[in-house]
Amino acid sequence: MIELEGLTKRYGEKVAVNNLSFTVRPGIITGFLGPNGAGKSTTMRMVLGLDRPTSGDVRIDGKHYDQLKDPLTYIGALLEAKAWHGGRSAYNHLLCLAQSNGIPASRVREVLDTVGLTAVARKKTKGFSLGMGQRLGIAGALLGDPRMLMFDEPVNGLDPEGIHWIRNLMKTLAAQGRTVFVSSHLMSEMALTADHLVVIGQGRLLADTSMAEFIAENSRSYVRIRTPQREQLLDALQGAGIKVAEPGAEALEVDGDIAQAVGELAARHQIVLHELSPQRASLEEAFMQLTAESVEYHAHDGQPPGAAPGQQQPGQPPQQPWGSDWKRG
Ligand SMILES: Nc1ncnc2c1ncn2[C@@H]1O[C@H](COP(=O)(O)OP(=O)(O)OP(=O)(O)O)[C@@H](O)[C@H]1O
Repeated sequence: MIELEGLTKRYGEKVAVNNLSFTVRPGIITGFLGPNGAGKSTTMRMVLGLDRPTSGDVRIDGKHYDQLKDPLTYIGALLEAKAWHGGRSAYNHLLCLAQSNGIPASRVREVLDTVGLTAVARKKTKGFSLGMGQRLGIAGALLGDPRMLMFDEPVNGLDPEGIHWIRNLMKTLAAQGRTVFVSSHLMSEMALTADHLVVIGQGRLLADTSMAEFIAENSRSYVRIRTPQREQLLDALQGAGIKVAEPGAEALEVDGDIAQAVGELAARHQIVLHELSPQRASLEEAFMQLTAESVEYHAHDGQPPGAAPGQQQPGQPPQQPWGSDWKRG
């Protein structure tokens, strides 16, 4: 287990991590989610003893990182891609790591094989692509066959095949009973990978919940309806005891997976429908609402210089602010 208790890190005036307490458990993938600058990397660095907490504590199986004997056999980490000497081959990079950590040299070939780098093992790493670099970083994390693994944004910059491979690798590692702690700023990525979710914003804990609970609470299903006979449909729906929301002048929304019932009701009342579409609120939207207050870097409004907000330029469609989703809630 990785246990954080009241973990805080300040850089001068800046509080990067603010009184974080949570536990990362074995046998599952714990997703560590937060917008850019939320404090994920700083937290991970403190787990590894690379940054000293201003206050609070973080322990790995009850010990501080520097108290672990042969730490790579306890916890393996991918923090920064390409954190190695570019003049060395992938094999030599891993061999140095193995030799300085009491790990048998035979393990180097095994991990190169696991990450699919055997064919380029003797090539200098400075020519490696981002994806190859991530794979080499992961090979380093796996070298000590550790029970805990920590990956900071491992899918960043990877192609779909690489993303698929990392997801499956993390699932396999968790299924072997290992502790897998992975950060991301993308809810959609976490929804596909994580069993448990820890969400932070501006260094503070915003949620510590199972993925299943988060999905159940936040992925509301509803039906969107458009009709030229709005008042008649409102009466019919209310008469049938169906609550209606009116999010705008155009559309109506009713809660639940009841498109069929609404269609039949409209047909009975001879009401014309222009749209009857089942919808599901996205998890990304739920995440953005949860973190809206703590997003550090808002997009600007996207107005051309000199244009007043909402002002339409001649011959141009109306302007939509870019960052509006992020500011909602
Ligand atoms: N060495 C440092 N000195 C000063 N400020 C720092 C330092 N390291 C991080 N910070 C600040 O602490 C905050 C948290 O940064 P951190 O890199 O941990 O966030 P993050 O969640 O990993 O973000 P991202 O997803 O963008 O990588 C940011 O505001 C960052 O600018």
